[in-house]
Amino acid sequence: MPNTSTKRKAAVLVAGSWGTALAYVLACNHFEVVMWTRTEAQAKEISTQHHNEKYLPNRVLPPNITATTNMEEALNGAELTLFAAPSSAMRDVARAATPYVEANSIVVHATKGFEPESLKRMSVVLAEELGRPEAEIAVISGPSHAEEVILKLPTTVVVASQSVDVAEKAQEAFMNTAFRVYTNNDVIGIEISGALKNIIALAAGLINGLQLGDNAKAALLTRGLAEISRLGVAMGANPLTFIGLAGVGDLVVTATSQHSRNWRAGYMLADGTPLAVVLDRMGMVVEGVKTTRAAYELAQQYGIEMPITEQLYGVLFNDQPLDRSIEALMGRMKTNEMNS
Ligand SMILES: NC(=O)C1=CN([C@@H]2O[C@H](COP(=O)(O)OP(=O)(O)OC[C@H]3O[C@@H](n4cnc5c(N)ncnc54)[C@H](O)[C@@H]3O)[C@@H](O)[C@H]2O)C=CC1
Ligand SMILES: O=C(CO)COP(=O)(O)O
Repeated sequence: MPNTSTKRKAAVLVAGSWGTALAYVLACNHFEVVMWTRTEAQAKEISTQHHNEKYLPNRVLPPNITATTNMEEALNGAELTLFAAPSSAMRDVARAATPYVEANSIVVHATKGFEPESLKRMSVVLAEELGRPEAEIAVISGPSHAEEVILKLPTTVVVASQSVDVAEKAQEAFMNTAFRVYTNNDVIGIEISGALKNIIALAAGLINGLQLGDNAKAALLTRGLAEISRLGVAMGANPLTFIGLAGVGDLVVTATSQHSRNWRAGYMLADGTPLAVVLDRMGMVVEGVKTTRAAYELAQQYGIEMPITEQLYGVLFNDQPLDRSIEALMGRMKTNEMNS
């Protein structure tokens, strides 16, 4: 059915905390936003009660955000389609959306992770499923906790696409005085920074939980950025991206904020709580866990040293004691800071 409304429409798939916060930004910019969600209960809660209590508690959503479980209804007539699913669900959500995404709709994703088995970046997954050139897909990333975006606290992010036109259209759609959007063309670098900083945020939570001090935390962030950049550059990223908003900016906000689910998961792990229990308690996506496995495998594929990722992998998946990991990191062979 053609959309006869003169209002600009955006579709947001799915209605987790980040999808909802970005839907709010678009709604503030006068879009008619229709979110797609799996459950009727959540669609009804958003459309009629204007809340999404599980994902953004105590926040009222404006009436120009509604939700549906019907993909066609969500996507019909949308000039912008935003994918904000967890990385493990992206392919399924994209596949369900594909028949209904408008040919001229700007496609943006906001997901920070890799596809678990294939280790593909999200824009690759979307291009494959939607049958669009990768160059026409955009990613939005940067230091941006949903809990602050929904309060209109000043936030700056980056939209990257190989197509300047797509990046600028997405920038125009999201930008407002509380939400500043820069463009960039380094999709690989932006996607890799956004995914890998979650590993370091998890480790930062562990360091805080273990009370290892500020020196250790600063070292973790700095050496973490070094290993993120090493893998990113090997995968084709521009090294300068890692000192930008999606690199150091997001690393700092995720590793130092109690809003971060990754930081909180690390903090809980520090007292010996098993990973499965931590994830169950969180009840929201903690991308850093699957990303640690993905980065560990990518580091092997590309022949890159990632000592922090390697130690976290041991802790998360091989029951390696935390003190052994600290010893292993502090006892590494002498090296030059610029080498590895
Ligand atoms: N929350 C935040 O502040 C930010 C999150 N992100 C990224 O956004 C992505 C989504 O995260 P959040 O919204 O925070 O997660 P969330 O845990 O708040 O919500 C996840 C949503 O995905 C839905 N979902 C899960 N599996 C699904 C499936 N198979 N099919 C359909 N829907 C499914 C859930 O029902 C829920 O609505 C992640 O990659 C995260 O790293 C990026 C920037 C900020
Ligand atoms: O990416 C984020 C902030 O930029 C959110 O991080 P968490 O998923 O750890 O909450």
